[in-house]
Amino acid sequence: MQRLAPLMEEPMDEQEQEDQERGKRSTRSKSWKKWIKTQLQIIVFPKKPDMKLLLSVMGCPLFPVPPLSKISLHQVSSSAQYIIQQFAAATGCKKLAGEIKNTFVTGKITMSMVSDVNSSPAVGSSSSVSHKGCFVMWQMLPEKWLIELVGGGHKVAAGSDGEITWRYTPWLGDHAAKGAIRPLRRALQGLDPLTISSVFSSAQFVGEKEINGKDCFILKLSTDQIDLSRRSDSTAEMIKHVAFGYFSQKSGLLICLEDSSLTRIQIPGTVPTYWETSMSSWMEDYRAIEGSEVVIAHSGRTDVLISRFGETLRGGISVTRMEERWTIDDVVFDVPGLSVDCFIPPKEIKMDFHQHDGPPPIRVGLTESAGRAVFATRRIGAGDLIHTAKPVVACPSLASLDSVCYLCLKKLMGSAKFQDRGVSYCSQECQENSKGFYDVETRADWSSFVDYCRTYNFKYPLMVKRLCCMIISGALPADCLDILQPAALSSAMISKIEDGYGLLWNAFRKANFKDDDVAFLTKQWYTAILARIRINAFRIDLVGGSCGEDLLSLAAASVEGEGAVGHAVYMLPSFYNHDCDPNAHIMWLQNADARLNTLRDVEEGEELRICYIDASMGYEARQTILSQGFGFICNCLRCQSGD
Ligand SMILES: C[S@@+](CC[C@H](N)C(=O)[O-])C[C@H]1O[C@@H](n2cnc3c(N)ncnc32)[C@H](O)[C@@H]1O
Repeated sequence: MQRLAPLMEEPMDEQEQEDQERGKRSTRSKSWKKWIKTQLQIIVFPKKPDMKLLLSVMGCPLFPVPPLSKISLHQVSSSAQYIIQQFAAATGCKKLAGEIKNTFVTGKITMSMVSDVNSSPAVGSSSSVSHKGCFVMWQMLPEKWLIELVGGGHKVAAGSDGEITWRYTPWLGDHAAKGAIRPLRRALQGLDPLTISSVFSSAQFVGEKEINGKDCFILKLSTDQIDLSRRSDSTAEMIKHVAFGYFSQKSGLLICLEDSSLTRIQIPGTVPTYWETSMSSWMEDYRAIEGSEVVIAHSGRTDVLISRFGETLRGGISVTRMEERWTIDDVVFDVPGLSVDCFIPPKEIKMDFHQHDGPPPIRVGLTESAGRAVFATRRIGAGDLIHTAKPVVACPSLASLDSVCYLCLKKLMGSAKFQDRGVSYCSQECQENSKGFYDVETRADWSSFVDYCRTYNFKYPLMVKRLCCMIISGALPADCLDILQPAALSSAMISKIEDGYGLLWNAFRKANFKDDDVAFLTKQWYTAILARIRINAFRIDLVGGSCGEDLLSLAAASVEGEGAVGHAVYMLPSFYNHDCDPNAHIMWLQNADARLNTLRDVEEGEELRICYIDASMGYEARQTILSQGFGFICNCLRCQSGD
């Protein structure tokens, strides 16, 4: 898949080659490559687990509402338009309207998690380690834009061609944003006065407030109900997303920008949790861009507060705080050669967008006799892709350790290997994304634990070991699999499981991990995780898309399947029930990323089911495996008919 030329880290040889192959895009990449080289030589890129969270939340967020397609900076028929007129005059952006075609911006950032969540954001806060980074941004007005941002050794990107807004993170890949085409929040942070004017001229004037000693007018914007529902799906409902702009009464400038969203997450059969994300930015150092009269904020600070609450959170409200400081280095108008081609989204996103035009056509609901299930929300044609899924955790089998990527389980074809402390990866990206948990893993001696897995031919304890390392590294929360259905375990199984727990616990203890880091690892937690993995893990056979096979793991089978490169647990695919005559199918082409396809036409409202076992087996054999291995009596039509 063709992605944006990513923001690079040294060495660059391979990327440079790619850029050359990309022809047009190479000029663009080279200009900022040079900039990064000269400006950021001081930045080292240690990979920190919290950096993923920082970049996911603060890297490229979108503003809650789209800009007006056409604005007149001369029209004054509301208080908001009056305030925006003052702002346009103060920034000198009226002169830009209709005059400039594009803008190029470079800047630097410093991001950090804030340890004291109660300190006042306006005053500043005590933060943990800071991560430095930089970004480049292109805009072609009004709604084409592109940003590439690197920090802590990770790069993220986002863009919009006016039709699709998309985002790229190394951990989620490329994906399209839901809802209306919205501007990048960064542009609103005092950086792009035209977009600020366009967005806020439809706002509501809601009063006045003093911000940092300056009297300000407050303008409010809210995402409308239609867009909120377009940004929701069957499990995550966006309840509100509002923004406030604080414009100085004296200078006319935008001093502070706040936005806050509330999302309700509920998997059928569980109680809901709520996530509230509030971002506040303070703009500083307003001055004219070099060689122009247009005034922009050249630096500022953004504070983010994420609160999670609901009945499932035993410990009450969980709060995470992070902050970013940014500076703008360069703003250039009308960069020659910047064409609309530069804003074309990655090919796969474009294809998916035109094929499906929105979120996957499924919802998770309750059935009468098989718990939760996945239902089609519209008619889906035979053979169509329903959705793809990335694993929550994937782990190679012991037999495949030398032949597949240690992270994504892609087969290693000899040459393309990236090696790190005894394991191999298919790409530098996989190596980088594994660093967090692998740093944890390599601190301990796993020989006894691995011997135990080998002796009993167990594969799931290896997944739990990886999960533990991911949790300790901060990549996953300890309750990440809690919503999945657990298997009922016999007492004989529990005693075997406890042997494994003892060995795992000892490995961490001997490696002197801090008590706090491994506090989650109780015998109860370990047993509960294995009970969930047992029902929900998929055995991964990379068959290059041979759709005829039944690829769902024999999740409960104790014997390693021949040809399996490893096992993985997913979120959405775990809600698919089994059918001995399924209408859907899960498969893996090259790595642990799963693809769910229909096997025949599926009508709106129909339950989508996959086959957990080899459907060619006879009735008795199927019943035995399903009841002994998976613990249920199959209620599918084929079984009911005795076939
Ligand atoms: C991977 S989970 C599927 C999602 C599950 N229904 C839930 O609520 O999380 C597998 C479990 O779903 C139920 N199930 C799946 N297919 C079934 C079927 N054909 N008949 C009865 N129960 C089924 C069983 O309880 C099984 O252990």
